Amino acid sequence: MHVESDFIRLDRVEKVFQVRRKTGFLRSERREVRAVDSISCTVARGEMVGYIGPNGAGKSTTIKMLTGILTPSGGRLRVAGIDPTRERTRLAHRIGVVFGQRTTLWWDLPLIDSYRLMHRMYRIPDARYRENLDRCVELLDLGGLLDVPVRQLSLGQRMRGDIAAALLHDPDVLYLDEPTIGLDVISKARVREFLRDLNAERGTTVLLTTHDLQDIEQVCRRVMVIDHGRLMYDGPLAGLHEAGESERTLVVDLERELPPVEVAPARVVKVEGPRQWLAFPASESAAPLVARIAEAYPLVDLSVREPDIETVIAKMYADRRETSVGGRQTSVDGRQTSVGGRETSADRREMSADRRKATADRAGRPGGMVS
Ligand SMILES: Nc1ncnc2c1ncn2[C@@H]1O[C@H](COP(=O)(O)OP(=O)(O)OP(=O)(O)O)[C@@H](O)[C@H]1O
Repeated sequence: MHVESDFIRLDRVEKVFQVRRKTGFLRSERREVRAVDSISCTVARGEMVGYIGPNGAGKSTTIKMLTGILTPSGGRLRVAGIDPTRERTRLAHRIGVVFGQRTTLWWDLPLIDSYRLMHRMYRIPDARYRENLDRCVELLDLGGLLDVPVRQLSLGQRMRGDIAAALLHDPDVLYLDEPTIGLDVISKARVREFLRDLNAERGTTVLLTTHDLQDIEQVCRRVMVIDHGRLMYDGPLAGLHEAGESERTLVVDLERELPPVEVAPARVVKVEGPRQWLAFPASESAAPLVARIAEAYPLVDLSVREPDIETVIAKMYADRRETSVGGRQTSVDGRQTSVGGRETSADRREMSADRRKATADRAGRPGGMVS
């Protein structure tokens, strides 16, 4: 039996593809692509985890192994206690999958016909099917679309239709691969809100891969970062800032135009009239800086801006590569190093609700660079 904290479990999972590359008119060479390289992690039941990384990092390959579409080349994998490779059909009743760039719906059929087919395919009891369908139709606003052929739906409508299709059989786990790709701001917001509600009401475990870091910020408390098939970071979103040694910005409005403010370790990066921008390490508390500025300068207003997470990740990759070049990088074996960190009430006031949750998680779960 699986335990709840081990709902999804990967032990040194690997996937190696053999590819042929043309090297001449009649010649080609075989090459190995290590898409997933010894990844170990667990996901607890009911967690919402973001799985992010640059193009070709190995995200989709991991998801495909978790669904049983691909067989791992090495390691051990369990989802709800099931081996996806050996019991793919049994697993299919426990999981829902949404690939943002591909639809599982029948292109020429009205949306409702796809759902009817799934009702039969998954042998969903009638009452349960009806209840799940009604709920999805209401929450995903599909009422006016059920009789429309899938090919006539907009991308956002089709995505909502796909999410409903993945949930008709009440899965315990939902994998979403780029669910908001190409959607407009309103459609994205709707999908994110739906996922939060689904998790709160049903306790569905969600694993989300995306290039849109807003998806992670608004949906997930935990994030795993993968690069070249290796797990680089596993922990709360807020910890990424520390791992990437990112900087926050203090924007101060003074009473009048003054020379650059001097409060170490912050440094002025921009001045516009009486407004000054000061960068300081994201791991530092803003409170003492604010107190010192207020004491020494005629302060009118101030705000703290969080760094852009995309930049944080890019910096983390750069740092990691430098470390690797220097020969100090150790092999990935699933061990985690805590990145720690301090926060004050002043910092917390500036955080969004999601960040607050993420930071709270940090106290209870080790998170950080996987070395
Ligand atoms: N069927 C395959 N045969 C050979 N190589 C593959 C196959 N599928 C994926 N790869 C390679 O494995 C690596 C990881 O690919 P994967 O699609 O998992 O990355 P990803 O993180 O999902 O990327 P993206 O964000 O671009 O979707 C890439 O180098 C890719 O070219």
